[in-house]
Amino acid sequence: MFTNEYIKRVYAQVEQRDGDQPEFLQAVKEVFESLEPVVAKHPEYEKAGVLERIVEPERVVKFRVAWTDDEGKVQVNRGYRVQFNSAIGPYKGGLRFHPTVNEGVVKFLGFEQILKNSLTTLPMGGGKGGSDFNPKGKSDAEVMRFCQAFMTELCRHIGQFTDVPAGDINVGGREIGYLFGQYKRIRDEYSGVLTGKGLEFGGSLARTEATGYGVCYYTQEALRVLKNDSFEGKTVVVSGSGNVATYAVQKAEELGAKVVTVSDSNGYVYDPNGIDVEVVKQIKEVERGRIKEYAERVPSAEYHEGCSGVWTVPCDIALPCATQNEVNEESAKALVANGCKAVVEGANMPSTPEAIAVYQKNGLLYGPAKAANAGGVAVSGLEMSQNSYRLSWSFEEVDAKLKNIMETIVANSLAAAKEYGHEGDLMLGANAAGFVKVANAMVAQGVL
Ligand SMILES: NC(=O)C1=CN([C@@H]2O[C@H](COP(=O)(O)OP(=O)(O)OC[C@H]3O[C@@H](n4cnc5c(N)ncnc54)[C@H](O)[C@@H]3O)[C@@H](O)[C@H]2O)C=CC1
Ligand SMILES: O=C(O)CCC(=O)C(=O)O
Repeated sequence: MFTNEYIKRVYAQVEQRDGDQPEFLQAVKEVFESLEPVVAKHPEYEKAGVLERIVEPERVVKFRVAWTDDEGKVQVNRGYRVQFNSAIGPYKGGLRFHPTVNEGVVKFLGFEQILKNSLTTLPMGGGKGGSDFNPKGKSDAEVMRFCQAFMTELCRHIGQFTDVPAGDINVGGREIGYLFGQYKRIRDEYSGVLTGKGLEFGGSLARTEATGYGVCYYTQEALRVLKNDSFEGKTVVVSGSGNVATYAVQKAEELGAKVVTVSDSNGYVYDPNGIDVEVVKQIKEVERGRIKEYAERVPSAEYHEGCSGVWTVPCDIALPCATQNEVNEESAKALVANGCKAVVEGANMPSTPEAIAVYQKNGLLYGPAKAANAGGVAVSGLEMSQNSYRLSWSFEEVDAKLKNIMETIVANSLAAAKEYGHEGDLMLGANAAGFVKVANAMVAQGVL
């Protein structure tokens, strides 16, 4: 698996300590595989114990979240915040509310976030948090009481200069509003402690669109540089129908592609005429409904049970934008068999290692999550800047900065890939480029 002795030794230690956290092990293994040539070229990283330290969060906070439901019954959930690495800036990363959230999931997301945030070129460390709370079927008042209870504990661990959370799965504008309100009430402080805020209270224009748009800016640039190609005239499959998926559909269509699928955890919609993004927004953002309803409203569309069917639809480009490990080996083979030439990840770690091996073996353009979906946290970083300046930039200004950041990520990834002897490898390049900046900062700051 690994040839470098230092990497082998540290990975064995991670396996021994965190063997019960499969998603975290998966994320660490993928990064370590890319780091072989980097560590070989930089013996100072071993001397400073950088790998041992980077896989160990600086702090993990785990807490009880007790709240009362609409029937007056007491409910108890678990809350988490992993403050993973602050070498290049305050901890930064989203909060996820989903029944599958546990310490290992939050740690995988936090670990990815360290390198992703480094790639943005902005000064942000890595963190992530969340809860096993399931907002599905909960009333608005229940969601508010949950968010208030969650923030009542979290507020003592975060701050604009220490740790700045944002949204992730099931944490959007509504939840960030409730969380921000409770932070302000308890701490009596009006600061940029969260990003993804409403535009009336310190949010940035284009943060809602940023991750999905960023995925498309990244794809467009990688296609241009590596394949002399673009979105124009391409058939695209997208999974998910949440924040990332919706704005990836919108931008891909603006760039001349036809997007033919969206999905949720129950099934997927196939629309040969091209997904009507306004219908998706109405169902998911306004009505908080199921994607099945799309096919009830748009006559050209078909609904199919089972979300993995998305990967059997013929396409040129696939954008997985739902959740981790949603593309397995079988799905990857189906994509290849049906003519797919590029997979670019909107979700965090949506491809299993076996799926990635299929992309690589078949010469697909593969854009890894930590690079391709970095647009969300990049605009969060721009929201922090605007909050500090006490001003707001226009949509066009933020969008232009986002596009520039995504193009820079492609360029920096390709430069690192070349430097470490793997020309054209966007995955190795992203891991190497993201890591080196953090590792150098860790070496410079001493053993912490
Ligand atoms: N919101 C953001 O700014 C960023 C989000 N991400 C990642 O993007 C992914 C999606 O996040 P958001 O769009 O923010 O969440 P969201 O809560 O807005 O949407 C999630 C979507 O995925 C669907 N979904 C969940 N499990 C699924 C499954 N097993 N199969 C198919 N669909 C499923 C849900 O139905 C929903 O449509 C996650 O992996 C998240 O970590 C990454 C970078 C930034
Ligand atoms: O905007 C942020 O701070 C975090 C976004 C996020 O959670 C992610 O990049 O996965």
